[in-house]
Amino acid sequence: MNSEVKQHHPEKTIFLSGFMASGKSTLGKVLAQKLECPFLDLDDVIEEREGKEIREIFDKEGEPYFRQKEREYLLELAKDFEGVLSLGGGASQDQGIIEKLKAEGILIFLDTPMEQIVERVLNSNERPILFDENGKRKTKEALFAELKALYSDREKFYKQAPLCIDTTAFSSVEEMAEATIDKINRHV
Ligand SMILES: Nc1ncnc2c1ncn2[C@@H]1O[C@H](COP(=O)(O)OP(=O)(O)OP(=O)(O)O)[C@@H](O)[C@H]1O
Ligand SMILES: O=C(O)C1=C[C@@H](O)[C@@H](O)[C@H](O)C1
Ligand SMILES: [Mg+2]
Repeated sequence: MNSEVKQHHPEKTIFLSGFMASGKSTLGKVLAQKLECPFLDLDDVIEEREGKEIREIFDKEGEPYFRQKEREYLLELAKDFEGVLSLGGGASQDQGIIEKLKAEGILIFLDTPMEQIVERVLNSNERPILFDENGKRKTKEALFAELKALYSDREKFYKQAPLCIDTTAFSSVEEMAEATIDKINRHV
Protein backbone atom coordinates (compact mmCIF):
# COMPACT_ATOMS: atom_id res chain seq x y z
CA MET A 1 0.00 0.00 0.00
CA ASN A 2 1.56 3.35 -0.97
CA SER A 3 1.63 6.86 0.40
CA GLU A 4 0.14 8.24 3.54
CA VAL A 5 -2.38 5.44 3.88
CA LYS A 6 0.39 2.97 4.58
CA GLN A 7 2.23 5.40 6.80
CA HIS A 8 -0.83 6.01 8.97
CA HIS A 9 -2.50 2.65 8.75
CA PRO A 10 0.19 -0.02 8.34
CA GLU A 11 -1.10 -3.54 7.83
CA LYS A 12 -4.70 -2.41 7.75
CA THR A 13 -7.19 -3.69 5.26
CA ILE A 14 -9.78 -1.41 3.70
CA PHE A 15 -13.22 -3.02 3.77
CA LEU A 16 -15.79 -1.58 1.36
CA SER A 17 -19.32 -2.23 2.54
CA GLY A 18 -22.73 -1.11 1.34
CA PHE A 19 -25.95 -2.33 -0.20
CA MET A 20 -26.00 -4.49 -3.31
CA ALA A 21 -24.99 -2.60 -6.47
CA SER A 22 -23.77 0.40 -4.48
CA GLY A 23 -20.44 0.16 -6.35
CA LYS A 24 -18.14 -1.70 -3.91
CA SER A 25 -16.49 -3.92 -6.52
CA THR A 26 -16.12 -1.06 -9.00
CA LEU A 27 -14.55 1.34 -6.49
CA GLY A 28 -12.44 -1.39 -4.83
CA LYS A 29 -10.49 -2.20 -7.99
CA VAL A 30 -9.62 1.42 -8.72
CA LEU A 31 -8.80 2.15 -5.09
CA ALA A 32 -6.39 -0.79 -4.91
CA GLN A 33 -4.70 0.31 -8.15
CA LYS A 34 -4.19 3.81 -6.76
CA LEU A 35 -2.92 2.47 -3.43
CA GLU A 36 -0.73 -0.10 -5.24
CA CYS A 37 -1.99 -2.86 -3.02
CA PRO A 38 -3.76 -6.20 -3.52
CA PHE A 39 -7.49 -6.26 -4.26
CA LEU A 40 -10.00 -8.97 -3.44
CA ASP A 41 -13.74 -9.18 -3.90
CA LEU A 42 -15.48 -11.40 -1.35
CA ASP A 43 -18.10 -12.59 -3.88
CA ASP A 44 -15.29 -13.64 -6.27
CA VAL A 45 -13.51 -15.48 -3.45
CA ILE A 46 -16.72 -17.38 -2.65
CA GLU A 47 -17.29 -18.27 -6.32
CA GLU A 48 -13.71 -19.41 -6.75
CA ARG A 49 -13.56 -21.51 -3.60
CA GLU A 50 -17.01 -23.04 -4.09
CA GLY A 51 -16.44 -23.59 -7.81
CA LYS A 52 -19.88 -22.11 -8.61
CA GLU A 53 -21.39 -18.74 -9.42
CA ILE A 54 -23.28 -16.94 -6.65
CA ARG A 55 -26.67 -17.53 -8.24
CA GLU A 56 -25.94 -21.24 -8.58
CA ILE A 57 -24.92 -21.44 -4.91
CA PHE A 58 -28.22 -19.76 -3.91
CA ASP A 59 -30.20 -22.10 -6.22
CA LYS A 60 -28.47 -25.36 -5.34
CA GLU A 61 -27.35 -24.96 -1.73
CA GLY A 62 -29.70 -22.22 -0.53
CA GLU A 63 -29.06 -18.79 0.97
CA PRO A 64 -28.18 -20.05 4.52
CA TYR A 65 -25.32 -22.09 3.05
CA PHE A 66 -24.12 -19.05 1.07
CA ARG A 67 -24.23 -16.85 4.21
CA GLN A 68 -22.29 -19.44 6.20
CA LYS A 69 -19.50 -19.57 3.58
CA GLU A 70 -19.55 -15.78 3.18
CA ARG A 71 -19.03 -15.38 6.93
CA GLU A 72 -16.32 -18.05 7.08
CA TYR A 73 -14.26 -16.59 4.21
CA LEU A 74 -14.74 -13.02 5.41
CA LEU A 75 -13.50 -13.81 8.92
CA GLU A 76 -10.50 -15.60 7.45
CA LEU A 77 -9.66 -12.69 5.12
CA ALA A 78 -10.22 -10.10 7.86
CA LYS A 79 -7.46 -11.82 9.80
CA ASP A 80 -5.00 -12.63 7.01
CA PHE A 81 -5.49 -10.32 4.02
CA GLU A 82 -3.87 -6.92 3.59
CA GLY A 83 -5.22 -4.66 0.86
CA VAL A 84 -8.64 -3.57 -0.38
CA LEU A 85 -11.50 -6.02 0.16
CA SER A 86 -14.89 -5.32 -1.44
CA LEU A 87 -17.62 -7.08 0.52
CA GLY A 88 -20.89 -8.55 -0.71
CA GLY A 89 -24.02 -6.52 0.03
CA GLY A 90 -25.14 -8.84 2.82
CA ALA A 91 -21.76 -9.75 4.27
CA SER A 92 -21.74 -7.20 7.08
CA GLN A 93 -25.27 -7.70 8.45
CA ASP A 94 -24.10 -8.97 11.81
CA GLN A 95 -22.87 -7.08 14.87
CA GLY A 96 -19.97 -9.48 15.52
CA ILE A 97 -18.73 -9.05 11.94
CA ILE A 98 -18.96 -5.26 12.20
CA GLU A 99 -16.86 -5.26 15.38
CA LYS A 100 -14.30 -7.55 13.76
CA LEU A 101 -14.00 -5.44 10.59
CA LYS A 102 -13.60 -2.25 12.61
CA ALA A 103 -10.92 -3.89 14.75
CA GLU A 104 -8.98 -5.37 11.83
CA GLY A 105 -9.12 -2.53 9.33
CA ILE A 106 -10.85 0.56 8.00
CA LEU A 107 -14.54 0.02 7.30
CA ILE A 108 -16.08 2.26 4.64
CA PHE A 109 -19.78 2.49 3.75
CA LEU A 110 -20.71 3.34 0.17
CA ASP A 111 -24.00 5.20 0.31
CA THR A 112 -25.99 5.02 -2.93
CA PRO A 113 -29.66 6.10 -3.34
CA MET A 114 -32.27 3.36 -3.62
CA GLU A 115 -33.46 4.59 -7.03
CA GLN A 116 -29.98 4.00 -8.47
CA ILE A 117 -29.73 0.64 -6.73
CA VAL A 118 -33.01 -0.53 -8.26
CA GLU A 119 -31.95 0.57 -11.75
CA ARG A 120 -28.60 -1.18 -11.45
CA VAL A 121 -30.14 -4.37 -10.05
CA LEU A 122 -32.73 -4.41 -12.86
CA ASN A 123 -29.96 -3.99 -15.42
CA SER A 124 -28.10 -7.03 -14.15
CA ASN A 125 -28.93 -10.62 -14.98
CA GLU A 126 -27.33 -12.69 -12.30
CA ARG A 127 -28.35 -11.33 -8.92
CA PRO A 128 -30.33 -13.94 -6.92
CA ILE A 129 -32.77 -11.29 -5.67
CA LEU A 130 -34.04 -10.73 -9.25
CA PHE A 131 -35.76 -14.10 -9.36
CA ASP A 132 -38.67 -15.67 -7.47
CA GLU A 133 -38.71 -19.25 -6.18
CA ASN A 134 -39.71 -20.52 -9.65
CA GLY A 135 -36.77 -18.77 -11.31
CA LYS A 136 -39.06 -16.11 -12.84
CA ARG A 137 -37.94 -12.47 -12.88
CA LYS A 138 -39.74 -10.30 -10.33
CA THR A 139 -41.51 -7.10 -11.39
CA LYS A 140 -39.85 -3.73 -10.80
CA GLU A 141 -42.49 -2.89 -8.13
CA ALA A 142 -41.97 -6.17 -6.24
CA LEU A 143 -38.21 -5.76 -6.41
CA PHE A 144 -38.33 -2.15 -5.22
CA ALA A 145 -40.44 -3.12 -2.18
CA GLU A 146 -38.13 -6.02 -1.36
CA LEU A 147 -34.96 -3.98 -1.71
CA LYS A 148 -36.37 -1.20 0.48
CA ALA A 149 -37.29 -3.68 3.23
CA LEU A 150 -33.88 -5.35 3.02
CA TYR A 151 -32.11 -2.00 3.17
CA SER A 152 -34.03 -0.94 6.26
CA ASP A 153 -32.96 -4.19 7.99
CA ARG A 154 -29.32 -3.67 7.06
CA GLU A 155 -28.99 0.08 7.43
CA LYS A 156 -28.08 -0.07 11.14
CA PHE A 157 -25.03 -2.18 10.27
CA TYR A 158 -23.84 -0.14 7.29
CA LYS A 159 -24.10 3.09 9.29
CA GLN A 160 -21.62 1.90 11.92
CA ALA A 161 -18.74 2.34 9.48
CA PRO A 162 -16.49 5.20 10.60
CA LEU A 163 -16.16 6.44 7.01
CA CYS A 164 -18.96 7.01 4.52
CA ILE A 165 -18.76 7.84 0.82
CA ASP A 166 -21.76 9.48 -0.85
CA THR A 167 -21.37 7.92 -4.27
CA THR A 168 -23.55 10.58 -5.95
CA ALA A 169 -20.98 13.29 -5.19
CA PHE A 170 -18.52 12.29 -7.93
CA SER A 171 -18.45 12.39 -11.69
CA SER A 172 -16.16 9.37 -12.06
CA VAL A 173 -14.93 6.32 -10.16
CA GLU A 174 -11.40 7.77 -10.35
CA GLU A 175 -12.56 10.90 -8.57
CA MET A 176 -14.38 8.83 -5.96
CA ALA A 177 -11.24 6.74 -5.36
CA GLU A 178 -9.14 9.90 -4.83
CA ALA A 179 -11.72 11.26 -2.38
CA THR A 180 -11.77 7.93 -0.55
CA ILE A 181 -7.99 8.05 -0.15
CA ASP A 182 -8.26 11.62 1.20
CA LYS A 183 -10.87 10.48 3.72
CA ILE A 184 -8.73 7.55 4.84
CA ASN A 185 -5.73 9.84 5.27
CA ARG A 186 -7.76 12.25 7.39
CA HIS A 187 -9.07 9.35 9.52
CA VAL A 188 -6.86 8.69 12.55
N1 LIG B 1 -19.67 5.23 -9.63
C1 LIG B 1 -20.41 4.56 -10.51
N2 LIG B 1 -20.97 5.21 -11.54
C2 LIG B 1 -21.74 4.57 -12.44
N3 LIG B 1 -22.00 3.23 -12.41
C3 LIG B 1 -21.47 2.53 -11.41
C4 LIG B 1 -20.65 3.15 -10.41
N4 LIG B 1 -20.27 2.20 -9.53
C5 LIG B 1 -20.82 1.05 -9.96
N5 LIG B 1 -21.54 1.25 -11.09
C6 LIG B 1 -22.28 0.21 -11.83
O1 LIG B 1 -23.26 -0.34 -10.94
C7 LIG B 1 -23.32 -1.75 -11.06
C8 LIG B 1 -23.02 -2.38 -9.71
O2 LIG B 1 -21.69 -2.07 -9.34
P1 LIG B 1 -20.82 -3.05 -8.45
O3 LIG B 1 -20.86 -4.43 -9.00
O4 LIG B 1 -19.49 -2.41 -8.28
O5 LIG B 1 -21.64 -3.01 -7.08
P2 LIG B 1 -21.40 -3.84 -5.77
O6 LIG B 1 -21.64 -2.92 -4.64
O7 LIG B 1 -20.08 -4.52 -5.83
O8 LIG B 1 -22.58 -4.93 -5.82
P3 LIG B 1 -22.68 -6.31 -5.00
O9 LIG B 1 -23.25 -6.01 -3.67
O10 LIG B 1 -23.62 -7.14 -5.80
O11 LIG B 1 -21.33 -6.92 -4.92
C9 LIG B 1 -22.32 -2.13 -12.16
O12 LIG B 1 -23.00 -2.25 -13.36
C10 LIG B 1 -21.37 -0.94 -12.21
O13 LIG B 1 -20.83 -0.76 -13.48
O1 LIG C 1 -26.93 -8.02 -0.85
C1 LIG C 1 -26.94 -9.26 -1.01
O2 LIG C 1 -27.66 -10.01 -0.33
C2 LIG C 1 -26.02 -9.85 -2.00
C3 LIG C 1 -25.09 -9.04 -2.61
C4 LIG C 1 -24.08 -9.57 -3.55
O3 LIG C 1 -22.84 -8.91 -3.31
C5 LIG C 1 -23.90 -11.07 -3.43
O4 LIG C 1 -23.16 -11.39 -2.25
C6 LIG C 1 -25.22 -11.77 -3.42
O5 LIG C 1 -25.85 -11.53 -4.66
C7 LIG C 1 -26.12 -11.30 -2.26
MG1 LIG D 1 -19.56 -6.53 -5.65
